[in-house]
Amino acid sequence: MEYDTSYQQICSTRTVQSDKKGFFNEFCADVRSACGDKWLQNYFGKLKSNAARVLSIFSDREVCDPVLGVLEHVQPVFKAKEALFSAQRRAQADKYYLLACSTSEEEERKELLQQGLLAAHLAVIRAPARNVDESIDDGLTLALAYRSRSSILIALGEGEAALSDLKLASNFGLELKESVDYYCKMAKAYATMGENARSEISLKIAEKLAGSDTGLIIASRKEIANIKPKEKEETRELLPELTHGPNPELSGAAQGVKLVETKEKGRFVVANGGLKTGDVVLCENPVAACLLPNFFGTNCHHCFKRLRNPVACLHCSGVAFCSAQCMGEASESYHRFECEFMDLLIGSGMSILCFIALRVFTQASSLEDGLNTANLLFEHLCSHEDVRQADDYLQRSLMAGFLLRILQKAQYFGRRKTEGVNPTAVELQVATSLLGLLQVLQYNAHEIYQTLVTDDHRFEGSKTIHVGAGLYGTGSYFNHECWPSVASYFVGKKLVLRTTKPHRPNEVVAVNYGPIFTTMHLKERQRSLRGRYAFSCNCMACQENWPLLQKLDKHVRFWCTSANCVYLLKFPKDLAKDVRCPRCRKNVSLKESVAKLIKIEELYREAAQAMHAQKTVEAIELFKEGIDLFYQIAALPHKDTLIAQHSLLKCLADTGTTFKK
Ligand SMILES: C[S@@+](CC[C@H](N)C(=O)[O-])C[C@H]1O[C@@H](n2cnc3c(N)ncnc32)[C@H](O)[C@@H]1O
Repeated sequence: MEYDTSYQQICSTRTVQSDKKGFFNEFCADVRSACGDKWLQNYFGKLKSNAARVLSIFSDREVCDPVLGVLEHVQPVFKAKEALFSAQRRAQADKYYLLACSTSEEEERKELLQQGLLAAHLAVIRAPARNVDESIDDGLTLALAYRSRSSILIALGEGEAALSDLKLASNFGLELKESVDYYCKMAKAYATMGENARSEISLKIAEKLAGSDTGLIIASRKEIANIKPKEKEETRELLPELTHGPNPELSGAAQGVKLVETKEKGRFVVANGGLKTGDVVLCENPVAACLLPNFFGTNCHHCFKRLRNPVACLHCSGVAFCSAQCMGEASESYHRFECEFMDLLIGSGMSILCFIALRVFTQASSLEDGLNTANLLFEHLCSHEDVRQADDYLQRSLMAGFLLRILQKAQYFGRRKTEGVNPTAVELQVATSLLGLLQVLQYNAHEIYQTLVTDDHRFEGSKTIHVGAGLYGTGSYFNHECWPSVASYFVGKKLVLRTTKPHRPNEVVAVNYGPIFTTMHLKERQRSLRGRYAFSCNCMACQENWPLLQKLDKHVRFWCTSANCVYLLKFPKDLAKDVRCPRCRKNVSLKESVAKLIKIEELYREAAQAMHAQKTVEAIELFKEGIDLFYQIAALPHKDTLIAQHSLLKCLADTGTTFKK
């Protein structure tokens, strides 16, 4: 296989350092100029193992000075809490809330509440944990921020979120359980949820606590009488079941697929028995997944859900969570190590893949567990050591060294005997495994996306938004084709693969790595796949050089209808006459095939109408039927079927994670 090595090098570099800015680039350049070409090519480039490479950067005199010099300076850099700022935002939120309560204009009220809510979010995010800064609010800034936000949420009719904030206010130190105001708030929150019995019980408790001081109770009863419960937003997200149940050998995959291996294509997934269009072949949790830093302010750091009422990390203001549960899970696991280094990691300009490599360790239940997972991944997933250049190895080794230093400083290895950079034996093992992960991730990670839906229509104007990336154990075994045979979408962080065509036994079940034949010419696709994934694609679209979608006419190729013949015939000039098949030399009639094609086109039309009417499930069923029928009589490329398959992907993704702005 011929390689454009400089293009491959550019592609490879991007998988370590995604941002041109950031100090990691400079660090690499400094080390590179210190070590010189000769050492790099004749010594470092010839090292045979990752262990030897990481040992070299820490100990060989040609590089160790600049390496140790930079890593020595690694210090926590993160967005810290600020009680005063939080208290000021809370005061602002309270002001907006009071203004909203005093206006009779509905639009103005809503606008004021929204402004108040934004201020309250900031108050929550920036507030330190209880008693961290006792000079402000007696150390109760966080609890007070949650309490203020709960009032606004009640006024906006968001009872469930308000109850959660009230609970947090109490957890973080406010003595609410004896307070009349607390039970009145709860009563109102329940009322917005249509839970009248609970609302009444809360009022009764408030009455008991209030004794003869009934002012607040009377006002609350009045307010509650005017509350119209909000309709519960139905969740559209659907976790699909694996067709015919789980595969005992491939975790997360369905029975209907198996793993095979060839010399040219490595290991890849094929259909075991036959598969129908729409079958669920994979539904898998990531081994590790990370949110892109651009989404830290809008999505939950833990489950990636769009944030509505963020819950803050108790120590930093750099990330947010959708719930106390997500915050708790992250803080007990990876975030306790990453928290104080988040801005340093972002500032380094490193790619999302490097975040994932670090996460494999920070989320592990123990150091041994992290090492086991990382080593298993390196052993089992492809890393193309054959095409890697000395420069690439150096850059990745330096990144592994930097990530190791973060772990050292975050006390991942407990309290170290020295503050120095020089790694201990076990730390060297971790750096070695990190280097392995950085190689594996380059070829195996998946971008995680959500679908942005407009207020007007679920499909028209919808967009795919990449919010993060993840590494999937079984998902990594799917090979590429320039027109994939499955739709990939996400339910939260779960990767779901569903077929967009029927598969015969042993037919490849292929995903698409980016270059797609409908929008990219053959040469460009081949260059991109060689550069980014180190292989030459030989899929049908490449072999037959299928034209771009916009160049495709109504052309269709029918299968010869005589038994066991696999030859593709053009649309007949005269339907009344038989056609002679050059392969089996039989005269065959294509009348029935043409009649089926008319039926298929009708099914596609009905499916498109269902999409227009936003009836996703109905559209999916119609596309499935039409596409299955198409593959019985004809083969791609066929413009309407390509459009139908793309539309089916959009419908399936609509059952995954979607969000509105
Ligand atoms: C995500 S891995 C897929 C699993 C891989 N085949 C293995 O053995 O581990 C990506 C790598 O698979 C290989 N690959 C993927 N699609 C291919 C194809 N259509 N033909 C040849 N090799 C392919 C390339 O080496 C690519 O870098």
